[in-house]
Amino acid sequence: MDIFKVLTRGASLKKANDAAKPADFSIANDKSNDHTKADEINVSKELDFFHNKRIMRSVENKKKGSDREQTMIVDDEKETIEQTIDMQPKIANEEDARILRKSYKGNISGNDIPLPIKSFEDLITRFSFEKKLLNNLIENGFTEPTPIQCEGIPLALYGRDVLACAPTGSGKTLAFLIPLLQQTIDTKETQGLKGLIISPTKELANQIFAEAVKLSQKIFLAKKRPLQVAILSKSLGAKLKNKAVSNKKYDIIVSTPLRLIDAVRNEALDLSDVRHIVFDEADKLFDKTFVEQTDDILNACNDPRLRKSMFSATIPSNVEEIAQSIMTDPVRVIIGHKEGANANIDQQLTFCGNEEGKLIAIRQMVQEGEFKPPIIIFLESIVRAKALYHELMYDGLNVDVLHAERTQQQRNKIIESFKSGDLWCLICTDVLARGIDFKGVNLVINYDVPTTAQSYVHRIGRTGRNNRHGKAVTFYTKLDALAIKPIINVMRQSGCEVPGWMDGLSKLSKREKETLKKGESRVERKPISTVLRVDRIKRKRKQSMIEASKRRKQEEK
Ligand SMILES: Nc1ncnc2c1ncn2[C@@H]1O[C@H](COP(=O)(O)OP(=O)(O)OP(=O)(O)O)[C@@H](O)[C@H]1O
Repeated sequence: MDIFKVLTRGASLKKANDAAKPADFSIANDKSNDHTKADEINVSKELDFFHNKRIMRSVENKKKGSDREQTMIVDDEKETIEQTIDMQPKIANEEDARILRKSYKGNISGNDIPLPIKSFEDLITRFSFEKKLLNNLIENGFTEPTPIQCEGIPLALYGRDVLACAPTGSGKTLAFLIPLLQQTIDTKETQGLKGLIISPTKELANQIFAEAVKLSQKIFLAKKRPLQVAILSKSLGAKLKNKAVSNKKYDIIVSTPLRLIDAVRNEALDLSDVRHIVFDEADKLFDKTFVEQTDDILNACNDPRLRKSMFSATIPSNVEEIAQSIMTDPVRVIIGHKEGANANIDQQLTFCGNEEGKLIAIRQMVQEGEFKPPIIIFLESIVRAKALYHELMYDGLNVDVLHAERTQQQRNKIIESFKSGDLWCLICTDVLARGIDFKGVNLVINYDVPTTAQSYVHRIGRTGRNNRHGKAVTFYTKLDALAIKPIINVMRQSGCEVPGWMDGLSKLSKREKETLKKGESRVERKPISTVLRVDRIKRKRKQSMIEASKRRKQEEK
């Protein structure tokens, strides 16, 4: 497979341009489905992050940039005298770096590793960083970098390939977005696609796109052209194909693999100028579901300077092998335990005896006030997700269900209502297990035990994000004796209390490891319901009568 082909080393860092940047700006974005129109965003206020500073000079002490003196001119209408402000980077040497890395359990390996940053201001002192990008960070409340950002941003700015594994909710998105935006600004070419971000799901692609839009406001490239970010939606794909939109219009595109490949095959997009490619949820993109598509994408990006970044909360060793083989002199960044669960999540296991026991457990949680919204419940299949939805809806709970059979419009609407607090409990399949950043989810319930430790880490990672506390409860029955073992190990590794009697239970034999590796631990489960068959029929009849009455009322209106 071509994926194992080693491509040439990534792009070199260039200085930011000092082109005059007008006060007003607009960014045209082609958003997915419900946002198909190009949007104009006008921002009038600019945060004066650098007041009083006229010129900042810093000598980059690091090996790679030690011979460069960097100068950045900052507007200050009142002052006419140029001042030199000596801003020392907070991390000035290997000892500082060692102490910082120890504080966040950072394990960084590779050749010639650059120093981390300790604050976003270090980006100014060490790199010719775009002032407006920094302002956008501050304006959006990002004042201090998270550990993965401390490491990932300078690495990428030095043009290194990066393989990064950091806990769920720890800020990986900005760790790859910030340098990608900066390097797009640095690229001298005025037109053409320079950056690609690949995500396994549309929901996650939408979310990354929204972050990229926030951070790219007021940023102009050469000839006062605003930096253009787009999500490759169905409609944008069609417009590119019919040449209604130029394929040179966008600087950065966020896409799912298949949609991007379609656009390349239709000659709607040319990836030959792409200089940076980011694989978010890299282990998913390099597993058997996506690996061929990912390979096709890499083959279409044939600029020898292509820089590659891979990010995930879980990077199993087989994926790491592939990653190492396609990257050039990568730096490997591990924050905390590799593949460990986020330490802010209180993890629990609940034995439910059998399938009926799971429903009873949920109802008990409701009665005892432990069912505190917002809640996400994960199930292993669409059929089961739908069945649980009907059960809980019948119980009068504020629930909805999201899975691959729902239309994109329905999916977007459900996500919006969950984000806004209108919807309290979201039932879903693994389609929402990765990357989605719902703020303040209180509780994640694994109604069905996930089949891999990785899936478990991502699912429960929908709570406990951005240093908040969260809770995850995993239901299991006798049938889950094997699947529960890797989960017990994750729990123990992340410092959660595991009853002593589970120690023996968690040991995996060689054969069991093989079964799990092949994904053969899935079990046959009884359908979800605590209701007798005769009652179920009555209930179904009642439900269809209610729906018919609703339809009639709607028609009368
Ligand atoms: N420097 C920062 N300061 C404050 N908040 C931040 C910072 N960086 C990221 N965040 C916030 O932290 C939350 C989690 O970030 P993000 O979605 O990037 O996590 P992640 O590591 O990609 O998680 P996952 O593995 O689940 O994809 C987001 O709400 C994001 O806005």
